[in-house]
Amino acid sequence: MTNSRLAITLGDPAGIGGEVILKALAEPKVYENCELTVVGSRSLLLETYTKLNLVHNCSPLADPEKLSILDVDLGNEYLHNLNSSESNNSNKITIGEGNAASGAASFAYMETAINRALQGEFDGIVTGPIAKSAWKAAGHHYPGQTELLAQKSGVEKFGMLFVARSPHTSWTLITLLATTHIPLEKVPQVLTPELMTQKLDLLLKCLKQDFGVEKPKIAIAGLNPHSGEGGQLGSEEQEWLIPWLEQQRQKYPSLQIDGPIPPDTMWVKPGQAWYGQGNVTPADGYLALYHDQGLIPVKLMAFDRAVNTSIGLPFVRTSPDHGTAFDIAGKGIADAKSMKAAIQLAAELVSHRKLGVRSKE
Ligand SMILES: NC(=O)C1=CN([C@@H]2O[C@H](COP(=O)(O)OP(=O)(O)OC[C@H]3O[C@@H](n4cnc5c(N)ncnc54)[C@H](O)[C@@H]3O)[C@@H](O)[C@H]2O)C=CC1
Ligand SMILES: NCC(=O)COP(=O)(O)O
Repeated sequence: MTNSRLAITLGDPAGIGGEVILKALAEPKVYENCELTVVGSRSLLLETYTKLNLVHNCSPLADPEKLSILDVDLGNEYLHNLNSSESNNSNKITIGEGNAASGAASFAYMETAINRALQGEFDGIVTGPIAKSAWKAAGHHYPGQTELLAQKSGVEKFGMLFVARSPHTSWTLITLLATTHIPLEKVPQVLTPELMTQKLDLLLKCLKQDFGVEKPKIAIAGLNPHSGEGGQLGSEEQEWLIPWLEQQRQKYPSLQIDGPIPPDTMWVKPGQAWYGQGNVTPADGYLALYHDQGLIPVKLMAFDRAVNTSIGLPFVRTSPDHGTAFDIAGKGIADAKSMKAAIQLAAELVSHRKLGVRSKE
């Protein structure tokens, strides 16, 4: 592996970002061959370290004094408000409560890391979890970090992909979402043959470039129950999804493209491959049509270790699959496995992009 220069953003300072970062970085093997910079707040990391050590006897934790930390200046007005006894709650960071102050901070950490990655200072960014509602409260209107990363990078074709390596079999579940953070009622309008072509092409490129799979088997879900049951339970499959799939099979004759697979049974084979049951041949990549269709199975199998990656960007981006977990913030009980996996995957992807990846075919 080559040396990877990674930024790790702290995420929402009211959430579990600091805790999972300190837990992950307590294990040197997690960041072998990495030059790491934590982008966020030194004082918050020191506070988290002291509190978790003293109050919760929570170890092992990396000592923030020994980490490379890029302290992001949040501006005088904000600091004044943070320290002022007169400040109202929305101007104060309170552990366990996402608000305008925590949203402004996590947004500033992200902007700093993205700008520096675009300037070539980092090969990749591992992002701590943020709360979209806190960004909104701070006046930043993005559906999530993915869209901010894409906008700042000037890319229009990008995707949200989840990668999880089974601890039982070492098989890797790779799932791309065709649509992400939109209301369920908008999904049928947003899904189009053009969008699906864009997502499939991104998935194929990623499987080749990042995972060395030249001729993948792809599984694509239907939208409706039983994939529409011939039009009886929904029309999208008959109207455009089945014809679009036929076009893709003609465009990529050497690939196996299965679909539309009834969404309820699509996850049976990956489940068996994950747990090592039976002799199944799962797909190399799964394309789910909307957020929960893909993320319910991913999180059922792998909530503790799946990694969210943004594909289509000019640099690597990974993130744990979990959120800010405000309900357990500051309690010392957050599981850092997904953050560890996110750091390790980022280093691996940087290495593949710099040195090339060995083909699996
Ligand atoms: N990558 C990111 O930035 C993500 C951010 N979010 C944001 O997080 C906020 C909270 O979202 P939720 O849906 O509640 O999801 P969540 O993942 O924060 O929490 C769901 C449940 O899982 C538990 N949990 C989460 N991470 C854990 C960990 N590392 N160890 C032990 N338990 C853990 C929580 O305590 C909670 O009970 C939202 O504002 C959402 O937008 C959600 C997912 C990803
Ligand atoms: N459900 C995934 C998620 O919320 C992560 O979104 P993003 O902040 O990485 O765009």
